[in-house]
Amino acid sequence: MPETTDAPPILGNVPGSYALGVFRERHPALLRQVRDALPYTPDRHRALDLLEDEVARDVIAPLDRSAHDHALWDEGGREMFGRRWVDVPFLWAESYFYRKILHATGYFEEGPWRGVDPFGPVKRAELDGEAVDAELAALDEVAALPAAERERALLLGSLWGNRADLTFAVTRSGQGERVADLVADDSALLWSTLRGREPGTVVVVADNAGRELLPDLLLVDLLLEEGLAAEVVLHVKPYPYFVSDATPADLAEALRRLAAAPGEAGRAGGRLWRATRSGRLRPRAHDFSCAPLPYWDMPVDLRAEFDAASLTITKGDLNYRRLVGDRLWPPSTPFAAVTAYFPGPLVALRTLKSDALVGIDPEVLAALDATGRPWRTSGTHAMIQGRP
Ligand SMILES: O=P(O)(O)OC[C@@]1(O)O[C@H](CO)[C@@H](O)[C@@H]1O
Repeated sequence: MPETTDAPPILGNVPGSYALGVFRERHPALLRQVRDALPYTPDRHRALDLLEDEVARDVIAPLDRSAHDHALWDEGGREMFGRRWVDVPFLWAESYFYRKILHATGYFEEGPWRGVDPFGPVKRAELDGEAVDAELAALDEVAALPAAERERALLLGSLWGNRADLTFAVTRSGQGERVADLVADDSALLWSTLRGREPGTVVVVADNAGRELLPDLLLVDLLLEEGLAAEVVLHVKPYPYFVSDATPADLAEALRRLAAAPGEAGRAGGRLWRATRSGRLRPRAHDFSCAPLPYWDMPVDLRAEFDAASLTITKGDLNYRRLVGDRLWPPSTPFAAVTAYFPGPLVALRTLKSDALVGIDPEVLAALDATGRPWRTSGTHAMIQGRP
């Protein structure tokens, strides 16, 4: 755990805050979307009614006794049950909400809905869309760039891929113009860490499926092709989470989409397919990836894995929130100080979609605040932060 822990956790009960909007607007809209996405049977609709009611009454209830993991959530939720969703840590409350969606839709239960991803239809629509065709075709031009520019383009592709987050689409927020100037840019550290040693294992902790995972895979291909990594371990979520988070099934679909594409994208897809087969690209789906916990609470096996890696790259806003404990640190607190507990070199790629923020130069902060725009939460800005 970081030495300074007096930074308060982010809660949803602050009027006008981003987190409050998530509970009041995004979650009810998401429940409607889930209900309409698949031809759910009456039992599932009744379970969704109950969840909708719980959200509307704004009192957190324990997970149903029939849930296989209810004891685990009972333990973590002991101090949360009976309270308002907005009064408990945002990170815990959101994770619990997604766990409850899986319960309501029967994802873990006996019966026909077992293993059916409630967010599958929206993820599939995105992956099959024309926007993806265009993004994959653009790779032909990227491949023709000089090496340094190609590296930068693929890194930025993966970084900005994080804007394609289907939770944002639920309420059509986060569609603003992207601002090319990065709020922080430790990309030099990423390349020097990889080049400063024998190629080792790079761990990539992925975030969203589809339009984020595809450019992540292209970055992985670059690392393997250029000998910057001997192998890549790619963490995805063991089950559906936060609407568009990538699961093993989404990874398989993304690899199929890439491998079937024409041109450079298809060639990269073929290489990644073979790398998966030979074990140089190793998918992982650890339970901790869906835990409502900061990374400083990681279990020993993950700690050992990150410790042995030549570099860990985390993707996305939620992983960033977990890295900094989803707390309101003074924004100038160095990223290296807050993440000192993390075993091994670390780089976080993230578009800003929540209030968690560290490592910002005070002048940059003042200039951004002076714009009067919601730059911290609208996905218009991005950052690369790391520590050796
Ligand atoms: O990790 P991602 O996909 O970049 O972002 C997920 C995310 O935008 O969704 C939440 C809203 O439900 C935010 O609080 C959160 O950080």
